Amino acid sequence: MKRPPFVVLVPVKSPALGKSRLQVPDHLRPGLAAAFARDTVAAARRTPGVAEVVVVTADPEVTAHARRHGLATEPDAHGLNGSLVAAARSTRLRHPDGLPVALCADLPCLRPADLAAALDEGGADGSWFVADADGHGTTTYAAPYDAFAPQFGVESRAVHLAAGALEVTGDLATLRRDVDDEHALAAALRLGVGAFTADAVALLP
Ligand SMILES: Nc1nc2c(ncn2[C@@H]2O[C@H](COP(=O)(O)OP(=O)(O)OP(=O)(O)O)[C@@H](O)[C@H]2O)c(=O)[nH]1
Ligand SMILES: C[C@H](OP(=O)(O)O)C(=O)O
Repeated sequence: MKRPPFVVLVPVKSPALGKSRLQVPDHLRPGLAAAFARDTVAAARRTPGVAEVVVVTADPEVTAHARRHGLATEPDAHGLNGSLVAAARSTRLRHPDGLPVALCADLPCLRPADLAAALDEGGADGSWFVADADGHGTTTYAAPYDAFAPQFGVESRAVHLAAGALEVTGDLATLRRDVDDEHALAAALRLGVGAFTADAVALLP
């Protein structure tokens, strides 16, 4: 089946504010949050079928870093879901035949093969999502531009299901393993994290 170019939108909360539930020394948390995002973006960029990765953020340093590395960026003026919708609208101008895919930035063990498998299974015909490893949240949401309405937040798996999105099944372990706390970080380390996260974790006591 012919696939559209996938446009991956990665929302990145300011690392100074993000990953607040992760119990690590305060001065090391921003570095870990930034490393998770960099590993997530690096894996998405290497994924077959991904035409562009766009970082959606309000943080000037994240924006500058992303641009230095050749990534498109979109501002965050409307919070997580609203900014993703706005970013999809802008992206549509560059990729009118594309499919926007929102991908959380806290997937430090993401492997391109898992994202590619999800894109393959989800396809381009309707909205779909991938639940997180705990089964309550969502790591990935996609829909055609006119239907693109991510609802990340509390119990987002149930919310996406109730909205009629298809749940992509399959193991997809590295795409589901978001890292909110230290237990999740340990699980991600067992799966194998990317180089940025490995370096940041090496600084932990
Ligand atoms: N652009 C943008 N991204 C956000 C915002 N809130 C969360 N995110 C991103 O959305 C994804 C999922 O968010 P969470 O898992 O709650 O991450 P978090 O907000 O850093 O973590 P906590 O501080 O523990 O809630 C991560 O990629 C975050 O960076 C926001 O207001 N704007
Ligand atoms: C954004 C949210 O992530 P959590 O904070 O639950 O990991 C979700 O899963 O929709």
